[in-house]
Amino acid sequence: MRKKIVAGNWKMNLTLAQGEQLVNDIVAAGIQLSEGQEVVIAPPFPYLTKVKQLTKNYPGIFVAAQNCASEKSGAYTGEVAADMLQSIGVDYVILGHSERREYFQESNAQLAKKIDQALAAGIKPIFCCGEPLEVRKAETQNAFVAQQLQESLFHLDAAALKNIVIAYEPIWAIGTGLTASAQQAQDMHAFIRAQIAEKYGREAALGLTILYGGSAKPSNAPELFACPDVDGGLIGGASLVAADFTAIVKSF
Ligand SMILES: O=C(CO)COP(=O)(O)O
Repeated sequence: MRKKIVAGNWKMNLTLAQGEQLVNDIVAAGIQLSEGQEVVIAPPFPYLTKVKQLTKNYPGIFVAAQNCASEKSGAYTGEVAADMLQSIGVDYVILGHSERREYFQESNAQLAKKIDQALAAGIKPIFCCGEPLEVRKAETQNAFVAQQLQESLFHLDAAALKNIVIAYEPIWAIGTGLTASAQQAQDMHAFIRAQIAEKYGREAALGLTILYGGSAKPSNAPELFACPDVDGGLIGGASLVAADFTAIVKSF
């Protein structure tokens, strides 16, 4: 049985006090998680330690960073190494978010290095993939996503792949209010799983957690999560509102 995850990506939002309030409201909601279900909270770097501390007594709640460096250590001013994240108890790291790819020119090759750093540090990558609108319009989204997987993940061996979570985030659906339909999400998730099966075998593919991200909210989460290949969500805007985030978690 593969893990189901609802992850909240706060992006570059909230003060420390607001973040603390949000986490306190989420834990106070008393979410009941079943075996194999996880909640992941991804605050900005300066709040990771605090969020870890606030959630440490809640089994099933984990903490993620939103990025890490592609190098291990050294003269890289402003960067944060995976080993540093590990040393403060971070569990996951979001890598390859479309905003990192677009605004910080992160390439598939650079992301492969970040994936390696995270895995070497014992942190599980949540690897984001997904196509821009023009690719979707041209109906070439499968080839686009397949290339992202090949160039950033397919150098891994089967044992390493077990520590990867994939998040499919169609760029045209992020922060736009446009959600992929449940059918569009299911089709891409099934395609991603088939790509993994082809490379790593059926068992590896069946064990892989694949999240959907892009304007997920309480009203559409139940339908998205009901799709057989959708194993949860990576939530942006709605993760900043405790009531919305907990409602999405409850529709697991
Ligand atoms: O980018 C996302 C999560 O990483 C999705 O953002 P929204 O839920 O705000 O569309």
